[in-house]
Amino acid sequence: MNAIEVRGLRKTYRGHDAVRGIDLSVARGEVFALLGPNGAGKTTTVEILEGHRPRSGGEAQVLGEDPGTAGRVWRSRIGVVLQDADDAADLTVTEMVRHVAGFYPDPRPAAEVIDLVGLTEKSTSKIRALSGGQRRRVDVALGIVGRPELLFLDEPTTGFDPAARRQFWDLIRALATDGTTILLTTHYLEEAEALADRLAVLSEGVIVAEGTPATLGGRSAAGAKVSWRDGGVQHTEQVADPTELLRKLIAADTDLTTLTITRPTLEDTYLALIGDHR
Ligand SMILES: Nc1ncnc2c1ncn2[C@@H]1O[C@H](COP(=O)(O)OP(=O)(O)OP(=O)(O)O)[C@@H](O)[C@H]1O
Repeated sequence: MNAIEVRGLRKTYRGHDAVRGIDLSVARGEVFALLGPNGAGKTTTVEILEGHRPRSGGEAQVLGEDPGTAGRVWRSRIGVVLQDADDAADLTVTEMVRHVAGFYPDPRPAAEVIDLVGLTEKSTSKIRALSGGQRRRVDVALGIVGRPELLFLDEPTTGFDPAARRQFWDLIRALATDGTTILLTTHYLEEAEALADRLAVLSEGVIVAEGTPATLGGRSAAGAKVSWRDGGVQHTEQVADPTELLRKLIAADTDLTTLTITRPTLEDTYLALIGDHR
């Protein structure tokens, strides 16, 4: 059974169709990323699946239950990092993590979780004294303290410095290796590429593309752009496979000192997909 199974999911806010009939399957142990511009419906979708918002239509199964009606035992099996977490600012990091750990049957030790998110040095600091990125790390700690089978991460690394982001990626990979299923939303395409087994692009409440980071939107079939400068003239050719062209250039004794071969990045593909659907 899949960790998440969604058919025809819809959400309407006072006449505005925010999610317009999406289908989504996330296998157990998979890291799945939802991409899409501001207002595309990512948070709405994730919060419905977390059981935090009612849906207007469609079917949803999360860990085998309907998130709209599932109870406490189900809730203890999922971990949530909300986009706008409202931290209890007067507690210290350790107090907060211990407090939330108390809601779960088999929590990770607070010190271990704090270490995993790189906040050991701040463990006795009050949350209100932390920087934005450090608070976000507390949010991540609270999401994983209950050893969730399924972890929802809504823009988890907003405000992280580059080193903290890399450390977070290592943490997510370690959780995934341990079998945790992860549904992630992010605006960082390199984050999706680094972490996701599969991803989907949402635009105006519908999924406009789905695939692996390598194949999304026909990326792997998009071919390569081969450029070189020879005798003061710049050449650029778009080819499906550069092998033949390179053979020809070498046979013709072409100066290939400046040769570059580029393929569309995930960001190029994403922007093309979004552009096509706006
Ligand atoms: N509580 C609400 N009441 C009314 N409209 C809402 C509410 N929450 C979201 N919306 C609207 O629904 C649409 C989708 O919003 P949502 O927050 O799901 O987008 P998102 O893809 O998560 O965007 P972002 O990348 O900015 O976080 C937007 O047009 C938003 O204005």
